[in-house]
Amino acid sequence: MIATLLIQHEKLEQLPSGGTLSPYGVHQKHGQITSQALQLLSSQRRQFSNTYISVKLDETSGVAVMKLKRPPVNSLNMELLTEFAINLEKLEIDRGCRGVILTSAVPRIFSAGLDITEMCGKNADHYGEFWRAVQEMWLKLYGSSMVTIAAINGSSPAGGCLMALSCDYRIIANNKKYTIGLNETQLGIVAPFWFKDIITEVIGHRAAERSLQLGMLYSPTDALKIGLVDEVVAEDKVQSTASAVMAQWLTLPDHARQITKSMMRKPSLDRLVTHREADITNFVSYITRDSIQKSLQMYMEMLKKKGR
Ligand SMILES: CCCCC/C=C\C/C=C\C=C\CC(=O)SCCNC(=O)CCNC(=O)[C@H](O)C(C)(C)COP(=O)(O)OP(=O)(O)OC[C@H]1O[C@@H](n2cnc3c(N)ncnc32)[C@H](O)[C@@H]1OP(=O)(O)O
Repeated sequence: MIATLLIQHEKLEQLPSGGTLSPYGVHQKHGQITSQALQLLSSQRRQFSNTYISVKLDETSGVAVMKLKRPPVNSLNMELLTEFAINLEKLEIDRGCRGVILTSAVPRIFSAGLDITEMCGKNADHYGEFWRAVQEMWLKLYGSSMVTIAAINGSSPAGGCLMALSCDYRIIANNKKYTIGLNETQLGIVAPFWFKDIITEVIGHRAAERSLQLGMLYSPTDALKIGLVDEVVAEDKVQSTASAVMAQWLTLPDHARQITKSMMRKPSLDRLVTHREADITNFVSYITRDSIQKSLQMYMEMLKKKGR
């Protein structure tokens, strides 16, 4: 028992931020074994935090709450994406964790999507690396065998919406100011094929086509109407509803649910895995076009003006 706890704890040791997904040994900390064991036995919660992500795992329920914490808008830069993939992988291999609630620590914002500054004025190598990190985040989240619930406590455009769409269930706060959707065309860019695939899977072909062409951002109630989210609840009920839904999902045997999830999601995952390098090459050649760089710069200027 103690040995198992130790291994789990060491799996969950905080990694330096910005690292890569590397195996972390279970034999590193012999000297601390006794105190760690005692600490673990007296506590049902484990927490770890990186620069832009915090995780709290409740060992009794087997549910982790993962929070994005990159003010002002949780835009997804390379470091956040990498931390996200590492933390999710850590939970994935932790036998004590069966479900993850994804939410934001930043008031009024779930995530503003990809950090546009990562896609502007940099070189091709940077864009390639950045896109690989975006793919990795998505492969880990969409491909997770755990139950994943998005507790959307703020606006969630573009890549933020993709994150939510990749979860098993979406609960959004009932606030007209919050919007959610894949608005890429409004930036003058095209949503990649796997963004398109996932929104089509969730809301159906007709709604996805309209939504993507117009780059639509929906209020919570409109998002519910088209099936982009599963539930709209009062702002102060988002987390408790997410916990209640999670508890329901966790009543099912993991094995049956996981194989079913994998059956449903495998074709889309395989499509990206098979075309991963081509997708990176495509992204780099697309994003380095002068016209695209100009569109993104203009969009950033518009955002900055609006903020003043
Ligand atoms: C044919 C082949 C095709 C291949 C195609 C392959 C790939 C295509 C590629 C890309 C796909 C991209 C997906 C994306 O995710 S792009 C990002 C889209 N995101 C958005 O449009 C959101 C923009 N932001 C907002 O709408 C608002 O900021 C928001 C509603 C989130 C919050 O509003 P609020 O009023 O609270 O805050 P602001 O004042 O607007 O912002 C504060 C601060 O943050 C900066 N900022 C906002 N969003 C981003 C962002 N996504 N990236 C970087 N920075 C962002 C904003 O500029 C302000 O900065 P400052 O003025 O304080 O310096």
